Amino acid sequence: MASHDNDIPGDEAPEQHERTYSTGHLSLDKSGEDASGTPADGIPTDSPEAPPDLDSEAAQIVHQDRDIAVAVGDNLVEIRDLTVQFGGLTALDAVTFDIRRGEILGLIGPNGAGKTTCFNAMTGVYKPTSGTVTLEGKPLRGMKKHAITRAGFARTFQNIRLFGEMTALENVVVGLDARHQTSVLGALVRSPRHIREEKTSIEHGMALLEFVGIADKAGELARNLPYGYQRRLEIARALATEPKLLCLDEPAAGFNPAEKEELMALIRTIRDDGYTVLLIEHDMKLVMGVCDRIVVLEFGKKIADDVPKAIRENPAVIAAYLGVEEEDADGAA
Ligand SMILES: Nc1ncnc2c1ncn2[C@@H]1O[C@H](COP(=O)(O)OP(=O)(O)OP(=O)(O)O)[C@@H](O)[C@H]1O
Repeated sequence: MASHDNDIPGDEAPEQHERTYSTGHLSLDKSGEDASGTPADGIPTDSPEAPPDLDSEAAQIVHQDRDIAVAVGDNLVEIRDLTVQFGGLTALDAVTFDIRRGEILGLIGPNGAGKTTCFNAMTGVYKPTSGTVTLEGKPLRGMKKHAITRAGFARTFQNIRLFGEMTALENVVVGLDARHQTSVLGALVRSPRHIREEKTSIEHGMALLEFVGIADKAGELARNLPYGYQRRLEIARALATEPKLLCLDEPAAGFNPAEKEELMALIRTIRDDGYTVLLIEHDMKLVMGVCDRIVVLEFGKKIADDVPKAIRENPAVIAAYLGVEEEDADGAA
């Protein structure tokens, strides 16, 4: 049996972020400067240390309409007494937690704990037996999947779901199309508005691919992309819907340690750009390293809800992970 220390690895407490507001790329105006004329990242643009502004340019295009200058820290999503039963099995048992605006919240627990069921109940895949999910105070109960996406939830899946016969760029543009205003007739006759939106979509889509680091493969068929690129493409497509909450279901599955590091950096960038992220992940090192807060499920019930350092020392969490295969806990699987 694994020791407690090995059960929940990761020596470093993750960087705790000031929840008042983090200045991400997307808070820059076109000039990339704040009102005082200082770049928002504090590094003068003429400094030799000034980073290339490719990301911020991409982010500007991607999120030109999104106002992210909002207070960070209030509740974006409230989950109250959420219960899902399958016949006699209670997969999720009166689970209550909040997702705060601008945080990365981890949802963890041993196999079968109810993590994916919780995701599915939140995103309209499953109808909860009871309980509520509200987004900015509005209940989502009874809404269909696409309506929940429109309301602001986007997700990726454990098993990648892309349009394999479409290019990477087309896969992202599909997500953007959901936001378009043109009618079918407008598209058929290629109305000026449709052409304008199409052009914007391509710019937007390219910026998103740039943002997740795969713009060089924009023209490749999704099915031909390397696995890591497919995972990033799924994230880009989810971001295309302009989500208020981005739900990532085991995004590091199948990644080697170097790819996991890169993924952690990407998730942090996404958070720093004003998104809120809900992350299901088996790899405890990744979870501990990237999350601001963690909710732990066991047998469908919430057993802990705290910052990573406290979670790592929580006796109930340690007990829940006893017996977990060491490679699973270490994230080396
Ligand atoms: N559609 C379903 N029908 C019946 N039982 C289900 C269904 N989906 C999940 N379950 C059961 O609900 C429980 C919780 O499963 P769930 O997939 O949510 O756990 P999980 O924490 O995501 O596990 P894993 O880490 O293995 O993905 C399990 O006992 C599972 O067998």
